[in-house]
Amino acid sequence: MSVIRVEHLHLSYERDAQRVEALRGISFEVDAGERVAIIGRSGGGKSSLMRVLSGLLSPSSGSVEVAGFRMEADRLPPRAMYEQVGLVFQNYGLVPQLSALQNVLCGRLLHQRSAASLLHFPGEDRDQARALLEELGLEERIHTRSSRLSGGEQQRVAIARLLHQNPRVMLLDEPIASLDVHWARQSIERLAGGDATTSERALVMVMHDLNMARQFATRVLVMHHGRLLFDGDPDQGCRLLEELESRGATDGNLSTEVAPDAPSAAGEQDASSAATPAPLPIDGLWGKTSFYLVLMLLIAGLYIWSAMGVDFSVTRIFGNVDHAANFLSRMLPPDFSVSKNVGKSLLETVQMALIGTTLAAIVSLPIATLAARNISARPFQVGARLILNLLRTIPSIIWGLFFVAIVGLGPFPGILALTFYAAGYLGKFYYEGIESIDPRPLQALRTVGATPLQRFRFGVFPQVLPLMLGYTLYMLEYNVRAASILGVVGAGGIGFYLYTYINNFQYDRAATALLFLLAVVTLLDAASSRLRARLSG
Ligand SMILES: Nc1ncnc2c1ncn2[C@@H]1O[C@H](COP(=O)(O)OP(=O)(O)OP(=O)(O)O)[C@@H](O)[C@H]1O
Repeated sequence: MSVIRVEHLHLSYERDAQRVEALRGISFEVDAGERVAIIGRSGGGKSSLMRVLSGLLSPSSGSVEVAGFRMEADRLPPRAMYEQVGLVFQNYGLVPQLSALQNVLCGRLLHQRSAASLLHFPGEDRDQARALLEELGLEERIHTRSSRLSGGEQQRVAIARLLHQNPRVMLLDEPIASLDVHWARQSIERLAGGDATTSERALVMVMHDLNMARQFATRVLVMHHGRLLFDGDPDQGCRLLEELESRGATDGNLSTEVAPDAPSAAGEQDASSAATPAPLPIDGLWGKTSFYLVLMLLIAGLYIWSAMGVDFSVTRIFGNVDHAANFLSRMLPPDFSVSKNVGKSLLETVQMALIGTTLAAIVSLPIATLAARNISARPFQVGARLILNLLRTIPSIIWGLFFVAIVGLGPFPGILALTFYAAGYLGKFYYEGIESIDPRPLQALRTVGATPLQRFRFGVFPQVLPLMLGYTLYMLEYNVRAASILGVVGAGGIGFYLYTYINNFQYDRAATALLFLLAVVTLLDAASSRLRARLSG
């Protein structure tokens, strides 16, 4: 019984405004119990085929059916398909910040429907995942972060995740490339589920090592330049590829061997040549001295124009050094008699910054999630970015005035002001962090049938958490300074004293307030850089 049916499959990519034909009229079927190796030279279309079979890419044309699910153009398959179909990625697709065990547990996300499963996995699942890791020789690495595992260990974790998922059709993109012969054999035998003649599982494996293909496959497909050249006996297929490699084959000398259902190559471009980018209009200028000279003159002109526009004058600074000395001398020595008042208000400033920053983090996280291009839909992105821009555009002091008008004087309006102002910045930092994460673990989570919320919890959040904590600590430090200004409009904190002392020309007292502030900012800076180092280590 066929579990995979592919007919006249074509797939093309858009690259640099050009079309790259990666698959050109592929047709084949795979029955339950078969172990099929896909072999071929680099760029032949093997990974592209796996992506279509696993539903990560939809076919440009042709028909593809896997485990009874039909792949539709421009539509992702239903999550339920991943009860039947699973994939081990060429790059493993592990979440680097999760342990080996957590990565394996992700294999059964499709079956975890409760909200509690976002926090912890059921005990039975944990036992099963642990047993799989032990079987694959990883008992010592169960709780090790996957980013700290060797390539071969990561590959075995990815295999254990697929085994935990336990689908009927297993798609494996170079599943044993980093394994020694012992673990390669163990893994393939375990994946196949015992005797190849009795197992109902179908294995489709991309393989570069022809010895492995001969050893483990019951059938071989040879792909070349997006076409299926051969489908049959492993030894014969491997010999054909060896011959191609020794000849340094081209499309021309292979045209007679093209599978009968492959469309004519006439009018089609070779995938590699089609992808050559068009030259930019300035390409010919790079490297020419005159070009760099003109560029530098233009940049210098831009700076001169800007400096003239803002009345920038170095002589005005150095010509009035005595004024600066006079100003500073009025601050010295600082008047520490005000330490008690200043210390109390400084504590209030820190409390305001702590609560304001925490609230800002809570408010901005969902907005940032909606704003991130890689995980959110376009209309949400536009709306969320607009909100964050608005929050950032209004200076903290205006937010302070606004909330003093609503809730009266004191630190409370200051906290609200910091929350709104900092949410605008944190939201931007967070969504930029989310956009910079590795997309491959998210794709892997898609192929275990994870919901968008599960993908966020297990794929996005662990990756972005160290960055987010770093930004939040930076914002806390910044907010201590911002909170010191809010006192000017009666919104609490040390700013009240700072403003009063300066207004009364009591610069020595203002100097005490500034020294206290400096001490707190320095302490926060030291603490946050230690924490950041621990998180990223
Ligand atoms: N995302 C993409 N965008 C544009 N072109 C792509 C993309 N992915 C693959 N291609 C192109 O499609 C063709 C087939 O690539 P594919 O990765 O499927 O080959 P492969 O046989 O798996 O190669 P390898 O053995 O090196 O992994 C190549 O020309 C490649 O450059």
